Amino acid sequence: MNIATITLNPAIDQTVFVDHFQLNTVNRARAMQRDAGGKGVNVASFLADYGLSVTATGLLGAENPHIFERHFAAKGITDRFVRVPGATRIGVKIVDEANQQTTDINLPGLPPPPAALNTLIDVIDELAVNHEWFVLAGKLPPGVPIEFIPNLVARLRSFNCNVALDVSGPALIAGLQAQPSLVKPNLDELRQIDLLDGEGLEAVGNAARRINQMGVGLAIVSMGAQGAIFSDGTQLLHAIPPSVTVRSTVGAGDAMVAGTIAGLVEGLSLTEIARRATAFSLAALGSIGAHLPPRAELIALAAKVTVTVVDPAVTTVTPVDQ
Ligand SMILES: Nc1ncnc2c1ncn2[C@@H]1O[C@H](COP(=O)(O)OP(=O)(O)OP(=O)(O)O)[C@@H](O)[C@H]1O
Ligand SMILES: O=P(O)(O)OC[C@@]1(O)O[C@H](CO)[C@@H](O)[C@@H]1O
Repeated sequence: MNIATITLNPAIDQTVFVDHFQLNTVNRARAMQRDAGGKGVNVASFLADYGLSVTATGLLGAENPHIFERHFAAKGITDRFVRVPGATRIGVKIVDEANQQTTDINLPGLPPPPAALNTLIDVIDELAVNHEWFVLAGKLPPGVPIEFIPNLVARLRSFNCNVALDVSGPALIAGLQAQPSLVKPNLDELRQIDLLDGEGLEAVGNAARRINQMGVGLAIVSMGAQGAIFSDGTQLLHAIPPSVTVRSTVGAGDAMVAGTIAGLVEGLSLTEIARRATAFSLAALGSIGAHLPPRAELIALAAKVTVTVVDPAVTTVTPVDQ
């Protein structure tokens, strides 16, 4: 099973460690670290650490690709990124471990030349021949129209590829119309697109079901420390994480997408997928940069996840194809 991730707007994550970080004052940082990042790059990293065969593509600035190239080589990820003029953006991540708070400052990124997008489509078409899963994740770069997302999802679906879509705002609204196999919005992202009516698990469950009814096989709504809802149109489950010490929340959602795909590829039940995906997220919370611990540790984390049925009533059945 080959998996490809598409990151149109990767980022070099510059994590600055500032205990007791405060606005409007001088903060003294303890240390700084840079990691190759961006949502699809992170998903690729988690999947590769898990032992799966992964190709990463997207658009990468030709001026500073080395941190990515080293990262891909170290993890055994096949690099099919299209190089574009300029430097890949930095994402500033202020990690306050004393208060267990993470503050993200994401820059807009590079506007790609139109020819680069055409080259990227060619690369993706080529990968579609022998990659069963595609993950399309993260913000669009400036100048790339929203329609790029639904068009790409529809193209990959027409090649019978499974598509996991993790985007937000208008790109998510448009992308849902193309019926990806899997989406993973968080609560804010659901609110932004008016899919969340009210508070509480029932409202989240209803939103997830509505996404299934749009033709999306698996809807996951992540809710930070409250865990995540997994809905496949038949079952509606709540995966509740244990209480853990958080180093950084960066990439927790990406890890959930990776863990879900790992579970789907292995043919696990939805309950076990929910456990596995949450275990990946818990591992991500304990690490700076997208890295997984050995499998035994992941299995131990998965055993600490509680999965409950939110509502057993069946409304729509939309099979998750693999
Ligand atoms: N403080 C926490 N304690 C326990 N588990 C957490 C915590 N924060 C996140 N998680 C786990 O990680 C999963 C994904 O987190 P979250 O909902 O924050 O994703 P996200 O908003 O997509 O994150 P990001 O965009 O930063 O990757 C949650 O569903 C939960 O299982
Ligand atoms: O600006 P986007 O594409 O929405 O998010 C980018 C980003 O915050 O997402 C990853 C964490 O999920 C980071 O590695 C990266 O900096």
